[in-house]
Amino acid sequence: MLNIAFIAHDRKKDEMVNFITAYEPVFEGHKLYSTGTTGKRIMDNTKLEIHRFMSGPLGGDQQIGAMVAENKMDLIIFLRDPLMAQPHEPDIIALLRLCDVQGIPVATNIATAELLVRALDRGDFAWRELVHKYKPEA
Ligand SMILES: O=C(CO)COP(=O)(O)O
Repeated sequence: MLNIAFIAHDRKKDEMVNFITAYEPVFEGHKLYSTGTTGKRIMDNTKLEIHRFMSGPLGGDQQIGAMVAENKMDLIIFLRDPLMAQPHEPDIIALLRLCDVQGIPVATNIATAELLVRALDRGDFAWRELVHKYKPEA
């Protein structure tokens, strides 16, 4: 079981819901997280249970980032809006930086999201189970 996070900016939320709906069986059985509004939209449209953090502008990206910092998040689908300024841009950059620090697979557009979910379905994320198992003591 992996920890997977979904985040979508407002104009990408329909795309996110369509994506999750298409791959719902692949995400079942994993522990799912999201920012506040994204998670609500997904849960309203699927049977998936999602732990919702705060909305992005109120700190949700940072809360997911805290899990990344501890190497607890295994995959992030973050559909960003490249054409709209976000008030919490520093939080977004911080989250992506932490993903690079820990080497966490993160998709920021639907094409990469498709590739990663297919990899997940194929078992290509088994190495993340090992990370959880052999995490050194802090
Ligand atoms: O702003 C976001 C990510 O940066 C998303 O937050 P919401 O899911 O609450 O809309």
